[in-house]
Amino acid sequence: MAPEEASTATTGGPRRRRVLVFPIPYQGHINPMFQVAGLLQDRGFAVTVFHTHFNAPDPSRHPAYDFVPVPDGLPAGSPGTVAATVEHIFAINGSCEAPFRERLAALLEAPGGRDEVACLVADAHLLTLMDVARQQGVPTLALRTGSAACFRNFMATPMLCDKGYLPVSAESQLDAPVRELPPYRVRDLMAVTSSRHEHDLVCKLLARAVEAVSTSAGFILNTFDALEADDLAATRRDLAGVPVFEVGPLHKISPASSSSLLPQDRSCLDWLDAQAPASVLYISFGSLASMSGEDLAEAAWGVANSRQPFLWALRPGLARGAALPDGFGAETEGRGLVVGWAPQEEVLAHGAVGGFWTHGGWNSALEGACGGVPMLCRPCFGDQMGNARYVEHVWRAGIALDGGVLERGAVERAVRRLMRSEEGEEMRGRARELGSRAAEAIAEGGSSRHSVDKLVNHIMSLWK
Ligand SMILES: O=c1ccn([C@@H]2O[C@H](COP(=O)(O)OP(=O)(O)O[C@H]3O[C@H](CO)[C@@H](O)[C@H](O)[C@H]3O)[C@@H](O)[C@H]2O)c(=O)[nH]1
Repeated sequence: MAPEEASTATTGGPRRRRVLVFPIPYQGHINPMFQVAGLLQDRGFAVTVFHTHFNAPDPSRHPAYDFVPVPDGLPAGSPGTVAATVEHIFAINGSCEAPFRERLAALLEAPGGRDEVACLVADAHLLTLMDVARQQGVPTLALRTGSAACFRNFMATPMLCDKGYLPVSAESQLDAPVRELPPYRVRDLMAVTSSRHEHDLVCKLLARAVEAVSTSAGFILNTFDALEADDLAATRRDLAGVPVFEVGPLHKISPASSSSLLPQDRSCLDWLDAQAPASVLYISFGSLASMSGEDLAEAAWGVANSRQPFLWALRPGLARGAALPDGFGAETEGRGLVVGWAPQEEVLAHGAVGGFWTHGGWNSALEGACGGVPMLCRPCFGDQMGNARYVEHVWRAGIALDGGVLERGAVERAVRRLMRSEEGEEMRGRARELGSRAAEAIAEGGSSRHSVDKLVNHIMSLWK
């Protein structure tokens, strides 16, 4: 069946086709899920968003979708540590299982409900909820919001444990190369943790995500062929039988805007309008990462001492209550702006932004690359170390500031190198090249457009 073709029900009338989506409720996961929903809606699907109460999206910002809240019984506030985040993900799966089962059954049993529903697209961290959908006859597709390289790291983790790379028992192991997953070093792996307990939790999380993908009818990735050709080929080989759809960069290809959980301070765009081209360092550490008060002070003084204009999206809670150091505002007056939360995609696409200091979340890395902006990466946890490694060593479009405590002199030198050196200019050139490759991927006839067509055809084939 052609993707755009309306099907006809046995009653003779046109039958509406519907996809269900269920994001895991973190900003870096909600945005790509809404972008996938927007792509599918654009291709004729009605969309129902199942969501937790925790970090619930605002339905009034997406009037075209139906929303089904699923009680989760979880307290408000972000989990602060790796172990707490993983336990939070397990808790979401557990507490949403019964209410999701009930609400999905109600939707399927409503008049025409079962006829309409083609599939559930769920975050790959929601295995329990995907099982619930499959038990009710709804095929599932898994969305992974990280890179293809990161998912290879997920799949390889049991083998890396068998080979003795993990768990790490001595600091000296961290810089050893992982021969089976170049260019990673041990410190770049997902399951490098600070305790045996955390190691076991992370290994369980990764194994569940791999199971969610390998038992699904399809796998959606926010990446594009020219960016990760080898990792995508290896993922396809290792996942034999599960179709893989690389449809990114989603923030560029999807007609849907992202779904910001925090109010964005748009005044920073006016401030950027008044700055010289490629002069501003944009700083943001995403929605989940945290840093100590000491690191925040070192970061601030490093930026101040570099004398580079900057825009800092300093999320409330980033440094658990610690504020910018005294004297920082006076020292940087006239060349810096601090906001709580920025319209990041627009900021990174703004001509005044010449560099991006990021924690290396995958959305940020993609948004930086698409904006043609070189990056300074200070990874905190999870996939961020691997992303920083790729930015520096594979894309050669940035500098990784990883390992150890942050030190103001190192920050100052890295900012100067990124923003005002010949080497930084070369990184900017390579970032712009990546931006051009991304633009080709999403253009008519491009690899990601083609992947979207295949995804739509595949979902239509699941629609009975
Ligand atoms: O001031 C800001 C800061 C961020 N963002 C947006 O928030 C998202 C942040 O996503 P990301 O950069 O991926 O970071 P996290 O929020 O930390 O995302 C989590 O999810 C990602 C995708 O799975 C992982 O790569 C990260 O490691 C994980 O922490 C991006 O779309 C940004 O555009 C804003 O809109 N305004």
